[in-house]
Amino acid sequence: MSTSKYIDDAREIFAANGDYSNLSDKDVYVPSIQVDRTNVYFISHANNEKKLVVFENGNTIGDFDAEETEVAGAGKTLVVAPLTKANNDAIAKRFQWVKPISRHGYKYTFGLGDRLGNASNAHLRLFKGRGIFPILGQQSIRELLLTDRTELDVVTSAAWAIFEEGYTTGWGADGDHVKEPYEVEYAVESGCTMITLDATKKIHNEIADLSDEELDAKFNALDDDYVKYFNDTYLDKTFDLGDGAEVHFTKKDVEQSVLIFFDAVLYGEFIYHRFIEPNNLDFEISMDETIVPTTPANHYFFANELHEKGITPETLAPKFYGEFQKAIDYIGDLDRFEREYKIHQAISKHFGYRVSIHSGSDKLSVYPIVHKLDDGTGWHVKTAGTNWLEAMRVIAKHDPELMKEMYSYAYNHLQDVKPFYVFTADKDNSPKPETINDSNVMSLLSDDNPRQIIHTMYGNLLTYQESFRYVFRDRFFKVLTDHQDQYDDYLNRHISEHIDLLQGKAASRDEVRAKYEPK
Ligand SMILES: O=C(O)[C@@H](O)[C@H](O)[C@H](O)C(=O)CO
Repeated sequence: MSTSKYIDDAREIFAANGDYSNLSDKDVYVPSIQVDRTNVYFISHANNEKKLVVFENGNTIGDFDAEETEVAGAGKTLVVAPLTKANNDAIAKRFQWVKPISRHGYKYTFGLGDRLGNASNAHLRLFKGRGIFPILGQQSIRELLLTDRTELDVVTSAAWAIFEEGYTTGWGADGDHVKEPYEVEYAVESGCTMITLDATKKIHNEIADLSDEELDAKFNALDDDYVKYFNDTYLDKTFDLGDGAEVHFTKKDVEQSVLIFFDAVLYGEFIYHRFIEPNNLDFEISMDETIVPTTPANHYFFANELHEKGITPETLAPKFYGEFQKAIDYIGDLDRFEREYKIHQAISKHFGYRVSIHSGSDKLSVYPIVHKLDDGTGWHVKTAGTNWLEAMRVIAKHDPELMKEMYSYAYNHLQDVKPFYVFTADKDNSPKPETINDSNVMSLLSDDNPRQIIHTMYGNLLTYQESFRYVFRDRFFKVLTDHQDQYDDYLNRHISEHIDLLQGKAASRDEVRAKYEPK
């Protein structure tokens, strides 16, 4: 597109005085238009390519890394620029809402992990006006490792979607499941405003297997001052959480909580003072991927010990009773989940933070309970894989042959991902690749077993090469690019199922499935 056309666009936008309903250049992406005094900014979609267009005073425009520049007269200069990190930094100097901010004070926040870097626009169109703060940039170190992406890729692609959609009410970026100090520092340096510290390495699950005698001996082998402090503080104590909720500590509760979790408390304290406090970040502590469920006593102990150290996280992710496996609904007794979630929520409310629900993708049977129990304390829910699966739905619809090839690879190489994820799907309960055809390929996404196989094998599928060339990746992204509207629609429908239930706009999984599931 010539720069003179963009100059005409900018002048037409300025003259339109906010009514952009009938612009002559249909490549101008209207939600991205920003007018600041006599300066005009927007994203153009000309030739199926996204470019930043800036029409600004010539003496201020120099910080953009321009592909094309034209002096437009009357002191104005036009710049056409690529959607790079440097240009995002420059546009964010004009519009600070482009960069991520803290979740602090928001009651309802939702993690929208986008493993591909092309889902955020659809997410933002859905979240506009919903009253839920989007954590648009959310990838774990594991996801980055498996997809060959960087934290900067994640934060930058989300930040460009924010500008493109004109989403001015704030968003967050979560350095998710970071375990080591260097991983925390990497996430902070990449611009994350939230750190989810995965304390798994400091949570000593093996303690849960000790006999009462072994447990007691190990606890009493601690220094006398610790034994005295913990017994004086917790032993045979009942803590009132209000609204009839309480937590009681037996001898076993005290000894297990200390020996399983206190190391993680001290680690959380170190990370907090080293990274969180100095950078004013949102702090989440996750224990959702440990082996033992987090009992109410464990949770209260962890929260109280942090409280004693003057630390209040923004959110904390217990490991709930039951199973929150990837890409499928909750597995477990919902009545028991409800009883225990109520206590976990009461503990979080008591100490001034919110409960975080990880692996929130597809847990539709749980969300009516979360909504029902919400007393204004709020929640944080994390999703990621379910967005990847909606991309695979586009592939199944528009290139069933590619879908069959990707499923066959995932099916035959499932053992490669076992070190990274816990799931029950196995090949014996999944359709054999040779039985998949154009008429049943879409069913791979509705049957739990192949769904989990396709979900967990995302990294292997995106990076697999033969003869130094990607086998699936390039074809995969071309289909998505050619059918972005379809992808956006699938994402909108699928995440709507989650947030309608969480916000009480629907009462059951069946209701949202009937309303939103693609026919
Ligand atoms: O797959 C991952 O590593 C992440 O999506 C991680 O599980 C995340 O914390 C999550 O719970 C998303 O649902």
